[in-house]
Amino acid sequence: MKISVVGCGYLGAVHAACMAKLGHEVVGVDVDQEKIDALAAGKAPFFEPGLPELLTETHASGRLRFTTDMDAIRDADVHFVCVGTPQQAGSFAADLTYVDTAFREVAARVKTGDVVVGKSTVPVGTAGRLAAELTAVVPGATLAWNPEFLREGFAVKDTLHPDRIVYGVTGGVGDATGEQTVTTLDAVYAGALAGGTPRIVTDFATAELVKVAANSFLATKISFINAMAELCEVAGGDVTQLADAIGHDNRIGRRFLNAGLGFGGGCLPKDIRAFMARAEELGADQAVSFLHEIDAINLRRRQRMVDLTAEVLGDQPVAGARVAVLGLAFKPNSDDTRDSPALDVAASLHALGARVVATDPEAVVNARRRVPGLEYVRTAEEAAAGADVVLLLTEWQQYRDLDPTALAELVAHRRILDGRNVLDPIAWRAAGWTYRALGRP
Ligand SMILES: NC(=O)C1=CN([C@@H]2O[C@H](COP(=O)(O)OP(=O)(O)OC[C@H]3O[C@@H](n4cnc5c(N)ncnc54)[C@H](O)[C@@H]3O)[C@@H](O)[C@H]2O)C=CC1
Ligand SMILES: O=C(O)[C@H]1O[C@H](OP(=O)(O)OP(=O)(O)OC[C@H]2O[C@@H](n3ccc(=O)[nH]c3=O)[C@H](O)[C@@H]2O)[C@H](O)[C@@H](O)[C@@H]1O
Repeated sequence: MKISVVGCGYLGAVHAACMAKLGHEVVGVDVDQEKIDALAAGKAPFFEPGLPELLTETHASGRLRFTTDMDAIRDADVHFVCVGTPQQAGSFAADLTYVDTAFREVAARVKTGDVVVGKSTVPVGTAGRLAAELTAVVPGATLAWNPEFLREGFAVKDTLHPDRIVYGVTGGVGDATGEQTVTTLDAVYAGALAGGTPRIVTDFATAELVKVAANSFLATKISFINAMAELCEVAGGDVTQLADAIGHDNRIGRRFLNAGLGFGGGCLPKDIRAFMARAEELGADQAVSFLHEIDAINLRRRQRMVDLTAEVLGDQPVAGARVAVLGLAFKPNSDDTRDSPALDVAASLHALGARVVATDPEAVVNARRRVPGLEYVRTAEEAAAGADVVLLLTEWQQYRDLDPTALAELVAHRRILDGRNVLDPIAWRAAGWTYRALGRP
């Protein structure tokens, strides 16, 4: 099939490459010339494991190209819209400017029979509005909503082998136009569906809600365990053991029960806020009012880490203290620093006058762009040299594997704060370190 992908960021670039991998002829379009130059040269414009290899392979196949020329989508029959939906400045609501612009640009170029597929995460009700706008321009074109559930760091695997595929179609199940759209999307995803991936066909509103409900649930699970961490801290319990113990219950499950600095990134935080804003518009704010608490618990973890830093410094003031920060990305295996808890903590300590020396295997360039004032270095060892306290804030494998004895030789004071509960307290204490964590004695 001939496919276009509009918006080639963390989602769209991976989607385009994976569609080519599934055998389709794909053109990716973005307004960002730098990104397109990289992609057109077969290079990933951001860090995502497996993407460089996939780009090389699909480029060689001749089935994948990238351009800033929107007219290139005219050859395609299915058009995926993958542009950003960030949080609006000064409000919880989603900024739909990019989505609206992209859909207008696409509608001006599609033909009868084409299917336009929304993938961006949007407030419920958006798809219905966009479908009406599309058919007003091209009555024979149809819209589908196909939310995406990939995780950064596992984006290629999640796209090729998703847990489920959801189609929101006009009129929902049984509608004739909707059925045609389902046939088209089944052909698009034939490669993934052949592996037995469950596929849910539904109406627009449900498809949009599935996405934000899933992210809200994940955020809730993380904040739940972080609330337990707060209690463990005052009562002297160990939240990692608590998570293991409750996680053995299959109804609960251990995944997404890792307590620590909490959730960040370009999705979970802004998606729960946009959900609250949309629910309020719909007069249903009570239904998701618990999300305010989820957000508040999450943000408290960052402040707690700042306070804990001051606590372990003891008589030494934060201002002027040398703080080593290991990890700046919002999670390991990503270079993404959007709403990163790690970068937030580093920036707060810097604002308090600490001399923050920070490092990350992949996220330094993005971090420097957001917080230029920190001192950035290449390695954990460079960051730790002369440190009064070391903060592990993003649990990259190389930081988990650090040797406490070797690191002890470099620092001014042996104080380690484990913001992700991934180090072995016994080993660190045995090497003479003061070990502190969030929710763990
Ligand atoms: N990053 C992720 O892991 C996932 C993201 N999503 C959702 O997907 C959407 C995109 O997210 P990301 O890829 O992370 O954002 P991003 O910011 O990395 O990428 C968006 C891209 O769209 C481009 N763009 C903006 N306006 C355009 C236009 N008119 N024409 C062509 N390109 C345009 C931008 O230049 C940018 O490259 C968001 O709604 C997000 O919530 C959903 C699932 C996973
Ligand atoms: O809508 C999206 O964009 C995506 O958002 C998340 O994916 P992602 O943001 O890539 O990363 P996650 O693995 O979900 O982690 C999010 C944050 O939660 C934190 N986290 C995760 C798990 C955990 O147990 N504890 C915890 O604090 C991570 O450190 C990270 O900061 C969802 O997992 C994806 O399904 C969804 O498609």
